[in-house]
Amino acid sequence: MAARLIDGKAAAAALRARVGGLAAMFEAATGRRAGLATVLVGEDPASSVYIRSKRSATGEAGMESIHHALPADTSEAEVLALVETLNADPAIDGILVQLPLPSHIDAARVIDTIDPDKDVDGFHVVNAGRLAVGDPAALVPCTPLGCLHLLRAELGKLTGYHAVVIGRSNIVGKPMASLLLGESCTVTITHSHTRDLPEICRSADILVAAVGRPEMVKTDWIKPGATVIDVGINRVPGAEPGKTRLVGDVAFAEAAEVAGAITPVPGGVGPMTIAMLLRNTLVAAHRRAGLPQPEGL
Ligand SMILES: Nc1nc(=O)c2c([nH]1)NC[C@@H]1CN(c3ccc(C(=O)N[C@@H](CCC(=O)O)C(=O)O)cc3)C=[N+]21
Repeated sequence: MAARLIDGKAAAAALRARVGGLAAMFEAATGRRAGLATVLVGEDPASSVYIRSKRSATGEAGMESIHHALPADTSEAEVLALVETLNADPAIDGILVQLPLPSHIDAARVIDTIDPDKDVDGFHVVNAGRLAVGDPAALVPCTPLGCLHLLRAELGKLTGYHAVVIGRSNIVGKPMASLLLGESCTVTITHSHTRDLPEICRSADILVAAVGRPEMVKTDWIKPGATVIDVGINRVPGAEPGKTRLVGDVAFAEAAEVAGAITPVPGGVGPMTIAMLLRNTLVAAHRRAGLPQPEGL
């Protein structure tokens, strides 16, 4: 392997420690802890695991974690009513409604009911708009924010690099492209209808893969020395029957022969997503308390 390994787990631990220190200062200044409310509808096993790790990270960082577990048959109106209650609760700084929601609930409607200034996922249209116009009031989606953090740590200033984003979701691809544009990269967004995808990827100094297709990005898609960020979290059949393993959207071993630096899966972007959720919650708490945003977040 020629590429440097970008250690997202270590970067996430460092960020969480910094958030923890600042959360203690927030508590000293305000007499209360920053609070994150999580809402889970139904019992999807993957969602339950993610919520558990988000909640324990929140507690470890010295913030309050308030969880609402609702049965799978909860009506949309009931979820909306809960969100309204959390919006009005002064002890709640951040609201996270775990996705996906059951199909009888309109996720966009739920997200757009969240107070934009408590929308620590950054999924509300108001935050998408703020990000698109470069308004610093934006709460930015955690996964692309985590990717940007890793890229800055690896490359320093990103000005002038050609960044190719594979995937155009509202949660990762589009906000990732906005962030990279904000860093003065030249940005290409690609997707399932893009022609000559391997060739376009090969022109990338920065390649961000967020398509959800296991090991789609191959060696010959990568410019020698490029920085590769793998957002994919795909569960595929493992070596032993009945077992699964986690792979990214990048064929890691072969890509690492060519790339300059690359994130692994697991241990890359995933842990950064959770660290950024804590970061966003603390930022939201400072704004709501009328305190200046702490340095170094
Ligand atoms: N409202 C909402 N906000 C989210 O941010 C959100 C969501 N819904 N629904 C589900 C996805 C998924 N997601 C992950 C977070 C951390 C890891 C993570 O830490 N992954 C570890 C490994 C985890 C494992 O072993 O399964 C890693 O990559 O190293 C992965 C995925 C947040 N999501």
